[in-house]
Amino acid sequence: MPSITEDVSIGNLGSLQTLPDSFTWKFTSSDSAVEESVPVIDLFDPNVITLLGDACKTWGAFQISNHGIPQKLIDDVESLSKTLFDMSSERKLEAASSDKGVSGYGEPRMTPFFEKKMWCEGFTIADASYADHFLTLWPHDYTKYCGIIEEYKGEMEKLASRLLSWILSSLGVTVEDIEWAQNMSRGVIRLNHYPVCPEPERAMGLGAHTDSTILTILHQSNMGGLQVFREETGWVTVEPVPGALVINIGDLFHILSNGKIMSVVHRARVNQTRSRISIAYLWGGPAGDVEIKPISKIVGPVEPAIYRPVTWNEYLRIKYEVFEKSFDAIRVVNPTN
Ligand SMILES: O=C(O)CCC(=O)C(=O)O
Ligand SMILES: [Fe+2]
Repeated sequence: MPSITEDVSIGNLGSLQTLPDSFTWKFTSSDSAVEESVPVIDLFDPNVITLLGDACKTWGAFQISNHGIPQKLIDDVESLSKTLFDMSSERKLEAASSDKGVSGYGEPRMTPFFEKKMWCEGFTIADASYADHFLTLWPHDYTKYCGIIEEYKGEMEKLASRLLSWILSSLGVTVEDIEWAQNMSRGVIRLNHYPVCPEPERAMGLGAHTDSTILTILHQSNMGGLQVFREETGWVTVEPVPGALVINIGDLFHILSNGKIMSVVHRARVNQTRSRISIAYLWGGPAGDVEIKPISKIVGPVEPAIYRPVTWNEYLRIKYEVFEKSFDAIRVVNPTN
């Protein structure tokens, strides 16, 4: 069979019978997942603050139960995503984002950082222009679908703020200690779809990365695929727990905490028999011209700041230049106070 190297449309990945060369990754033994699991934290637990703080320090990722998000709402966003990704490639491309950073359909934003392509298509909901795309995709049902998205954003925002307060409290500070917290920008939703793949052991759904904002609330359908990296252990699969949501700590939270909590390196693997949907809500950051730095109350003579102040736009620019080396780019060489 001739190998398919060109002309692969991400909207059609699920129909391919062979893995195109441009999608073939090289893996080594250190890529195998080990038998461990991230903590599952019940938000009703009386020790919730300590449990969250410990999970952030050791993993940078955990699952939460009793989070208060109605299951019906999660199911609605999941079925909206299924309807979208089930459409023909041509139809989906009518809703393509004009620029990688804004709303619309397309391949993962970090595609340029990897040699090989990722087995993933997605739809980003970043600004109000997503509604125009919804109108193109669903001329009759678009009001209903926009309503579901707006409700989901509202619920996610409340949950993310609660988690932020609790985790800050585990560090001995409060939201008021972040100067710009009152002007937090809205979160971004990323709907991800990983179609069935003819050779999952040689393909990658989403390459290893950290999320840039404060934290991400992730719903993965009942299909596993998410893996997180832990220095001492290696890759660990985050097995779906019914009703639980996954939390990934992002770069900005790591910087604010002066390196006390981890931003977790994670990736998504794919599957030969079932496609997978995930819904990521990436939350928390200031306006682009605001300076970000470790929280003043955390640093002092005993614990000097390990990162220099940079504007949020500058950090994002650095991240999109050097990717996984962004912390090194803002690290203070000889921290003193
Ligand atoms: O699909 C997943 O499990 C991971 C998604 C993710 O990491 C992202 O959208 O940033
Ligand atoms: Fe991510």
